[in-house]
Amino acid sequence: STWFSEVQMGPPDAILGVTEAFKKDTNPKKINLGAGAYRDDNTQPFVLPSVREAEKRVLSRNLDKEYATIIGIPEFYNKAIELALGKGSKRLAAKHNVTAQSISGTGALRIGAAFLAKFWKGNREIYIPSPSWGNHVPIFEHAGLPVNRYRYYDKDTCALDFSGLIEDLKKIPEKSIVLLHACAHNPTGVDPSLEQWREISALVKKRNLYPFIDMAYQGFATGDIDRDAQAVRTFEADGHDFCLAQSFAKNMGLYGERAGAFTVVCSDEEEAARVMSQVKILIRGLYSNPPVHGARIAAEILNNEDLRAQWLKDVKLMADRIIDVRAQLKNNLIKLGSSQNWDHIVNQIGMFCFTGLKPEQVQKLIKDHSVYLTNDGRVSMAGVTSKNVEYLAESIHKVTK
Ligand SMILES: Cc1ncc(COP(=O)(O)O)c(CN[C@](O)(C(=O)O)[C@@H](O)C(=O)O)c1O
Repeated sequence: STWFSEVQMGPPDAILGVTEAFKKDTNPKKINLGAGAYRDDNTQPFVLPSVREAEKRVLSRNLDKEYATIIGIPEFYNKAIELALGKGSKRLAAKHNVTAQSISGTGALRIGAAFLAKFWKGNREIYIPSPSWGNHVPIFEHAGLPVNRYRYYDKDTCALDFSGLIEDLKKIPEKSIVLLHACAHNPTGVDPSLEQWREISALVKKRNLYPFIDMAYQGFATGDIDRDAQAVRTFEADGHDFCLAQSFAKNMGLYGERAGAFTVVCSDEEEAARVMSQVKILIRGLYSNPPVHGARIAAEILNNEDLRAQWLKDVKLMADRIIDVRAQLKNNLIKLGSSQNWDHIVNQIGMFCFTGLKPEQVQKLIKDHSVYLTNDGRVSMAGVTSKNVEYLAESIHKVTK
């Protein structure tokens, strides 16, 4: 036997494996609705004009390639947290935040998982929505935090199971950690209303639960940066201490540049100093320090009014295309005489549509129609265009009528 003869063959990633299968398909009509990466109306990746211009300006400065600090580039991470909490944030003004650049959103979640696994003195479990982003489970379990669920989605209505969510939040043991998606919930595309967020925040406070907010789509849901940050800002206004993971993969299209930020909002500046010291020790042992290029581009945008204005236009353009193609898909299904109710396609928000398709219907879409999506019926709406929406509607109609 060899050193690793016991190592089992693991399954392909439920999300990224879809794209691998899509690439092997030779059908010219194939459609990739798997990974949550934006595509323009010609199914091409989209580098935002604001990002291209920012990159030009960064390169023109002939910067060196020295290490960043353990917590990254200040011009980036200071602006990242300000984008989330807003310029008027009292906790920012009081310096209660510990903010570090991270290796995109996944990295922010992983630093948070490592920190909580080491220092959390409450109930050592994190409760995540059912369903949630597939990668949330390994991120927290690899750090040694057991993962549990709270109800979130109502399969019958394809909408929020608000009463189930509230009931579960009332049952979760005190001092547990609760993971919340700030906007554009993945995979369901279903978000609480502002009123419902207020109720959730009050109950989390009353039940002495600890929020870990994951904001991977700020600006990408409604096209409005501030509107998409409402949940986070409600939690701040209600006085919670909490963790926040931010990703700039989608809203700046910096997927492969891995630009993100991790924040702990602490009780006071003194606690923040102690927490920061421990976060730095964890980062140093995980990957030492983050990549500089993506953060320099994001910093250029966030620190220059003209680029920031262009970026807000770019992110709104992406959000609007998704919202438009949602309506096109629904209308095409209606035109085909579908007997199903497809309202949820337009009521859901952000990158994803949770179609309600069953695994056997998904498998038919893949095998018979070369339409690729994850087995849970999640469709990345970014893969839908004005050119393929009719074929997609026909394919969905055929497997659902
Ligand atoms: C809720 C949520 N949180 C964090 C991330 C992390 O993203 P990143 O590390 O790239 O900043 C994603 C990305 N999820 C996907 O869009 C998706 O679900 O397809 C995809 O990028 C992925 O990695 O799975 C996400 O959907």
